[in-house]
Amino acid sequence: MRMRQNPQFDRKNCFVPTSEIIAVEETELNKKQRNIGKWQKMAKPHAFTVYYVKKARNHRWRCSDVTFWCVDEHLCNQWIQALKELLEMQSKPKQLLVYINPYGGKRQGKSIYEQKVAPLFSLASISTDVVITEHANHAKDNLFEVNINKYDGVVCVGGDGMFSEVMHGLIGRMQKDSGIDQNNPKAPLVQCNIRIGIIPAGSTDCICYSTVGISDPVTSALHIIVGDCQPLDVSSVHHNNTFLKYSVSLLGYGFYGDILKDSEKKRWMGPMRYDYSGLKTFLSHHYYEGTISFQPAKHTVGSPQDKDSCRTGCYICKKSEQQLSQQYKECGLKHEEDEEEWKVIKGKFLAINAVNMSCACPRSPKGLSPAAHLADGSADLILVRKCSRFDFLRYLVRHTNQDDQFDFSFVDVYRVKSFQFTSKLSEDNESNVTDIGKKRFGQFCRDHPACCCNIASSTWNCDGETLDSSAIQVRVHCQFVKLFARGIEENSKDEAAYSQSSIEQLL
Ligand SMILES: Nc1ncnc2c1ncn2[C@@H]1O[C@H](COP(=O)(O)OP(=O)(O)OP(=O)(O)O)[C@@H](O)[C@H]1O
Ligand SMILES: CCCCCCCCCCCCC/C=C/[C@@H](O)[C@H](CO)NC(=O)CCCCC
Ligand SMILES: [Ca+2]
Repeated sequence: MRMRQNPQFDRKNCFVPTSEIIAVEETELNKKQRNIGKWQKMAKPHAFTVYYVKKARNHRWRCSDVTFWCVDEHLCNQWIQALKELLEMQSKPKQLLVYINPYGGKRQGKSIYEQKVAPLFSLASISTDVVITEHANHAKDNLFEVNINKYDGVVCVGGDGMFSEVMHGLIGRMQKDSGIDQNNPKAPLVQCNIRIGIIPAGSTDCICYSTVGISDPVTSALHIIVGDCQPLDVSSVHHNNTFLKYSVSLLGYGFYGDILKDSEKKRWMGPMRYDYSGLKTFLSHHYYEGTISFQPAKHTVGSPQDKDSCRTGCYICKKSEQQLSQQYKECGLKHEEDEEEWKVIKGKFLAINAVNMSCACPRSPKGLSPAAHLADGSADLILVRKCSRFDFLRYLVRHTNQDDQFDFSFVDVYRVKSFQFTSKLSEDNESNVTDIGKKRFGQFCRDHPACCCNIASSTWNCDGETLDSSAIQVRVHCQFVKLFARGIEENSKDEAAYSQSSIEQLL
């Protein structure tokens, strides 16, 4: 058996982990091909082509191929058969349900899918049912109706909002089928084992970037094809006994809530709306008063100020999950989380951000909390207190360079497993103190965005969607959903070359 490599692959040997093979196909040789180099000496050559993942710079993946030639037809067929059986044994998806948001990001979802993703799915013999959404919540509602057991995964083509829709559909469906009431904040939720794939075509694409390392449709399609699996923590958000939403990336009050609220009116601007509303919100410099109470995440050995970040096969995520299941086994349902220590902080905040992952995105490649973990059962709670505009700008700029964004006297960060927030306004209302003047003042400042005073309340930004209540209770659910991803690889190029299970070994 001889090997002819793709011309772009100039190394002598080609090592490919079998888990990263996309497809194996018999190759029809045309006359021209038969006359290339050594192969022309073969009487009647037979060949097969292996399509595999080629790792490029910055976590980008591409599809490459290598063709194997031989004179013996039987041997050639044996190889094809053996490799196909090997592929069958892996947990690669065969049937996918795809939702495309044609209006996300730069409105290119449909063409991205048709031109870059569908041909790869077809090469990998994946069958798809494709739904192009016609309105918001189309995907979510549809997930309550479809025969979900038919699929090995659900793919969303769009941004973080589209992912959120699909996740809500899947989690909601699981709870409905199991008779679990999502409105009960303490309900033992049923995990969702069907994997979700994200083809990035949105404005921020933070979930894709933070779980894959790049926002690139071909790379994400290949992670789906090879059947990667990355668990993700999910926060449930309640207002008293009413379920509001789930969150996997950012729950932000103040700065990011105000950006979102303003930017929703400017959807026609596409991804630029965030720059416009970001500048406007920065200039308005509003701060908000309230009380935040939280339970520190004692089960995890990591800290938000660690130098190392969460990477593929993360030790901290594994250890934290083990620790939590151990705790659960020991205490079972009797485990009363409410009795554990709550820390209470009152203050004036420019921003309150709770992140379940780093929230890295093209705008901020290290994210809001660079050492946050994808699957450790905790969120990083970042409190940015009232400070000068200049200091807040210094804080924001550090999201884009190597300096530590938590190294400011006005910024505190905690790793938590649950938290609650009440704005001063709702606290006052609850204690029946009506301060009409304050409410009017709030209104006045909303109308004059250039003034830097406190207004009554902001809005929560929950993965890019606004929440209706400012008073919320949040609980992190460890590894609650699964993605077709593997986390960010340490050094993807080198790892590919030294895998134990490689075609080279087979040969
Ligand atoms: N056909 C549709 N028409 C209008 N809205 C839709 C449609 N399909 C989905 N949506 C809604 O559009 C919202 C935003 O979509 P999406 O997340 O794909 O793009 P984005 O907001 O530009 O990106 P990002 O969330 O990354 O900032 C989603 O919350 C989804 O509910
Ligand atoms: C002077 C330069 C300063 C630059 C500072 C840049 C800091 C950028 C941090 C970006 C953090 C994104 C967090 C992710 C939030 C998503 O769940 C959400 C939905 O897609 N996107 C936004 O809310 C959109 C949020 C848009 C923020 C601009
Ligand atoms: Ca986490």
